[in-house]
This record gives sequence, C-alpha cells and structure tokens, in this order.
Amino acid sequence: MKQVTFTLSATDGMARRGRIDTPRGEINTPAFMPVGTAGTVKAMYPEQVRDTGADILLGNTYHLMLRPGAERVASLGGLHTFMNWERPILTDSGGFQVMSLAKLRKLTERGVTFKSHIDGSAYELTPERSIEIQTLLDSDIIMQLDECIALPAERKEMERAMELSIRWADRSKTAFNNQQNRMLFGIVQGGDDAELRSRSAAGLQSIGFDGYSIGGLAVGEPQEVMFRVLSDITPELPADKPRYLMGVGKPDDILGGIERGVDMFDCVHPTRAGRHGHAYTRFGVINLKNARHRDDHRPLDEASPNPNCRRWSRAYLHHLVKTEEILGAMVLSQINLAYYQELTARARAAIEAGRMTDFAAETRAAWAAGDL
Ligand SMILES: C=CCOC(=O)Nc1nc2cc3[nH]c(NC)nc3cc2c(=O)[nH]1
Repeated sequence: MKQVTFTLSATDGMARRGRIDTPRGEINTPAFMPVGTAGTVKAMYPEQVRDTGADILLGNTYHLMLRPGAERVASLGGLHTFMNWERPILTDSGGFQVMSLAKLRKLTERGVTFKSHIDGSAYELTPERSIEIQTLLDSDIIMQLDECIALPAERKEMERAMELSIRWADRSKTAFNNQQNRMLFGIVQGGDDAELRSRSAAGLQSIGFDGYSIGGLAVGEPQEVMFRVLSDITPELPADKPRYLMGVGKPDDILGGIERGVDMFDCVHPTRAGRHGHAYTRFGVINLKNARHRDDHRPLDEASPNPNCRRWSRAYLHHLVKTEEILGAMVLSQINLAYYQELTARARAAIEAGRMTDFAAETRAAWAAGDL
C-alpha cells in the first residue's frame, strides 16, 4: 500500500491547496522547497530551515553522486541521517546539472556519460542508475532522468529531447519497481510548443506516475512564455497528483505558478540572493550592497513576524554584505527563505478561504508600492 499519498483539500480557480503525506511527515501545498544542493541548505542549520516553515527540502543527485558518493551516503544511514533533516526530501535525477555543470558530456539513448567538474573523473548516468542513486539516498520523492534543453530551440530539437525523456521515463518507472515508501515523478518536456507538451503529458500518463514535474522552463525564456506553457499544460495533468515546477523561481514567478495550478516549487534564488546581499520583504527585494543604506538605522520591516527583519539595522546588514562577513549570508538566507515560506503559507490560506484573486492582487500591489 502506497505510504506517500496526495490529498487535494481546496481549489480556487486553477489554484490548489493540498497535502502530501509521507512516513517522514506532511508536505503542505503549494510548497516551496529550499535547495540543499550538497546535503546542506547553504548557511543554514537544518533546524533553522524547518523554523522558516519548510516541510521538505531538495537534494541534488549530481552533486551528491560526485561527493561524497551515493553508496557512501547509504552506508552512513541515508541522506536524512547524514544531514540531520528527518522530514521529507525530494531529489532530482541529476540530468539538468550534468548538462549545466559537467564536462565532456556525451548523451546517447542509454544515458549520459560525463567527467566530474571537480576532478575530471568519469561517470555514467542512466535512468536506472539515477533511480538507484536516489533510492540509496533514501529520498522521499524521486525524479525520472530527463533531458532538459535551453530555450529558444528548434522544434525538431525540442521534439527529440521530449521523446527521449518519455523513453527514459518508461525505463525509470521499470527501475523504480513500484517502491511503496517513496514517490516517483515523471517530467513533462516539450519546450514552448503546446503540441509537444501535450504529447509529453499524455505519454507520461500512459506510463503512470505518482506526480508530474513540469521541466524545461526557467531556462532563459520570458516569464510570459513560462506562464503560457503552464496555463496550457496543467489542465492536461491529473487533478489528483502533485504538479512540480522545477527551478522556479522569484516570488512573482511562484505566485503566477500557483495561480496556474502548480503545487510545488524549488529554487536556489532565495539562498543565493541572500549570499549576494539581496533581501526579500513583503515590499519586494532590497539590495543591501547599495551605499544608500550606510546610515540607515531602520530595520528591514518592523512589522514582520520574522525577528531577523526587526533586529538588524539596514546599515549593519549593508556593513555585513560589504565586508562579506559570514553572518550576512546567514541572516539574509534566513530572511529570504522565511519570506518564501510566508508567501506560500499565505497562498494556502487564501485558497482555503476562496480569496486567491484578492491575495494575488494585494501581494502584487505591495511589491509595486515597495517602500525600499
Ligand atoms: C530539480 C528537480 C528535478 O530535476 C530533474 O531531475 N530534471 C530537471 N531539472 C530541472 C531543473 C531546472 N532548473 C531550472 N531553472 C533554474 N529549470 C529547470 C528544468 C529542469 C528540468 O527540465 N529537468
């Protein structure tokens, strides 16, 4: 009997409020998943990540298979024990990062061979090996190996990669061997072509997955292209399965994705932006590198529920960022992750109350009015 299940509890337009129940705890959707690339959400203790409101975090197969290695993590008790995060973890299949990070990549029907960007050692990633790695990590939600191409692209190229990803989806499903204690997601590809996207969605559903990721987006296309693809494809996906938009995004991307029926998001942006001195508040993003903050004794937002938005002056945060002090990365990573969790928590409440339209309008108005 499947121990990881999705329940839809409310809808408002295309927006959905749901919950994924797993042996390691529940995931409230819409959900934002902090990225814990190499077994750590950078500059954060796992307890702090939980305190921001995160139910689940993401681990990257590519990084972990290179260092410390999937078999080593398994021998040390699995990724949850290794990193002291006992709640759910989603892992990616590694395909995207092989194509964006690895050297000397060779992609064939079998899979992809590559050289590590760290020490040049040789690896092979196939649909079967990716499932094996994610199972060794003991991940709660795992991904098929897919081929994601950058946009813009020729239709022939989008079609080739989409069809390969469906064949790899089938091999991934077979290798998954119907494990009951974790979910396997298929990944919809097809670039910005509605017909290819429809074929991908139909092909994956005929194989059958526990959830459906929407891949091949946030790869350089304008936001309106991403939104059009989402509006077209979410109605073609099963209503009773989670939808996960990979690698997205900034707050306005996430709000637009929720409005178009997406349940799960992941992005390095809040933590990476924090390390680069950008703070997300309900008024929008503030660049604390800017000299205008040098004498500003005001906190970021004294009405925020987050103590880190109330206890530090902008001048001090500016100082930490300019001097590249480690505390700057710590404080701003926490502020940004907490903001992303506050945004998704408020969206969940709005959908339950049937006021998603008002919530979206109020949120965008605050961003526009931004007194930064
Ligand atoms: C990430 C979780 C699972 O990922 C996979 O196993 N494969 C995969 N990852 C992606 C990651 C992306 N990031 C962005 N923008 C920052 N776009 C992305 C697109 C894909 C994609 O099409 N496939």
